[in-house]
Amino acid sequence: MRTTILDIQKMKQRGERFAMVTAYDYTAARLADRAGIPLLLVGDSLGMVMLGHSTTVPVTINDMVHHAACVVRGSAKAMVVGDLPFLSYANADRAVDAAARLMQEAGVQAVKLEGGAAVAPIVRRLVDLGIPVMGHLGFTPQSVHQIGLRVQGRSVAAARQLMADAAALADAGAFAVVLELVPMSLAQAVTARLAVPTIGIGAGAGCDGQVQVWHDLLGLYDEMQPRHAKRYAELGKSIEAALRAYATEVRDGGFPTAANGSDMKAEDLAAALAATDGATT
Ligand SMILES: Nc1nc(=O)c2c([nH]1)NC[C@@H]1CN(c3ccc(C(=O)N[C@@H](CCC(=O)O)C(=O)O)cc3)CN21
Ligand SMILES: CC(C)C(=O)C(=O)O
Ligand SMILES: [Mg+2]
Repeated sequence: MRTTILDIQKMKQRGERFAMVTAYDYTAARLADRAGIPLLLVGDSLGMVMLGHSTTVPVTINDMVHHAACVVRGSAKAMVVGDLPFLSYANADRAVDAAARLMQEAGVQAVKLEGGAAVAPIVRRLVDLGIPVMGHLGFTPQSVHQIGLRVQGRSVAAARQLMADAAALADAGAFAVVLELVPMSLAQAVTARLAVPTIGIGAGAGCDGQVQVWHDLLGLYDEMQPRHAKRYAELGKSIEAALRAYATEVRDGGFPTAANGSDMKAEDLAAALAATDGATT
């Protein structure tokens, strides 16, 4: 049985912190599931770390369905949440179509969308149809061209707005809310006042859970080292060293060896060669 929205609600009530990590493919999902991570996010950050775009704006619902299906196939215990990409929830009907694809074609258990009170009616519509919805406030990367890349909600007005947005999402039925690049004390205050769990990224330890991008945690993304991330491994360096060793051994003749292949009987090869070498070509 996968993690349910009830499970994470209980974790909030008991004060148990929980981890979420992004995953974009089958092998990664298997590793995260085996590590006991209860929540996997097929983030539209895949546009940057998997597809090489400079923002999440170009990501399509087809991209999301393709990757989400792989993550669902690779996991058994985690709840898989899929991001609704930019403009796929521009109105409620589009949101239903996009969520339907993620839930029915890819098999995710929940969707996430960015925005506050303005998207609450869309959240309500999805929730009324039986779709678990996660909110996402603070720095909302799909609006990067509008808001820039920075901590959100520092002013009195912006902090009030964030509180109101979080409440609007919870009232609309969102089962959890991501707080991205929100001042730590504000994130803590929102977490204390909100009935549903908050999941922080760059929002401090006062949130109920934390979410991080796979590549940032594992040292696989060298285009930026976001302040909100901690590297638990340097896989990029390990991979590069392994690939160098492989190429060196191929050049030197150290790889492959007899152990890496199978062979046939010498007499059978001789018979085959006698036939072909003897034939006039
Ligand atoms: N690899 C990766 N990690 C992420 O966390 C991430 C993505 N990609 N793509 C989608 C969004 C974009 N995100 C980002 C991208 C950049 C910064 C950044 O440049 N942060 C500044 C600090 C900004 C501030 O504190 O005001 C930094 O210096 O790290 C933050 C979040 C978060 N998400
Ligand atoms: C950074 C997280 C919250 C996200 O939305 C993503 O990976 O797309
Ligand atoms: Mg996202």
